[in-house]
Amino acid sequence: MAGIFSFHCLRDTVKQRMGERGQAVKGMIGVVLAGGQSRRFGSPKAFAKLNGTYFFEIAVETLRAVAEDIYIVSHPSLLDRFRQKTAEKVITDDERYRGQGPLAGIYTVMKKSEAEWIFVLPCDMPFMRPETAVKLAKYADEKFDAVICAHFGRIQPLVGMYHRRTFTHIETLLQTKDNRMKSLLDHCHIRYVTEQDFWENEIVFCNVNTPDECDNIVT
Ligand SMILES: Nc1nc2c(ncn2[C@@H]2O[C@H](COP(=O)(O)OP(=O)(O)OP(=O)(O)O)[C@@H](O)[C@H]2O)c(=O)[nH]1
Ligand SMILES: [Mg+2]
Repeated sequence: MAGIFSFHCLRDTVKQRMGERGQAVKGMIGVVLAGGQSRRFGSPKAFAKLNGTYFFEIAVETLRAVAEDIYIVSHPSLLDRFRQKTAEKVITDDERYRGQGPLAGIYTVMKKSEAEWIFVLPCDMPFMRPETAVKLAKYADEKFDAVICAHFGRIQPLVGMYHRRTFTHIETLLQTKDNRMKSLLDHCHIRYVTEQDFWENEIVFCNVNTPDECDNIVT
């Protein structure tokens, strides 16, 4: 991993509603998941920087290409820090499920918003880019409960779109303390979007977990 970082059919209607260069898709909101503990990283990953840009800002800019509205979902301990650094909407995980991982973040935003689709991104994929979101958003399709990136054989549950009809099941999982994204995916009818659908540079999906994974990243 260190090496990599050292180098420097709603579907049709969605297509019609969205320019090739990317603009907000009607009924789609964006969520930056930033409520993790960053234990392996040692400091909050959202505030690590790549080339002077905070990681969380990279996710926000990516989502701006497709989302009508954006929420950063974090932890109460980081709220002030976020508010000093961004004018974006920052909320915290629903109290009932706080600490239960990314699923809690998705739940929180679905509860707050009536948007049909929730486009999720983690705050720790610093090579993510708007073009990827635009290409993925074109696969939003009412036939599916979720549309998830699965390039190069790696399913990325935190890079994808969840339809709001998944809300009830997410709530059930959280109530039973089953916090695994896999449990949600197992229950859903999913469109996995792969390199056969659109080609993307593998580095875009690299996520940072430890400081030594990213030589050129400032913490
Ligand atoms: N809103 C929210 N986001 C979370 C939660 N747990 C993890 N995330 C986010 O989900 C993404 C992937 O999480 P991890 O790689 O496990 O990150 P982490 O939990 O901060 O890191 P570790 O403590 O080292 O596991 C990151 O963007 C996290 O910020 C949570 O409970 N709530
Ligand atoms: Mg974690």
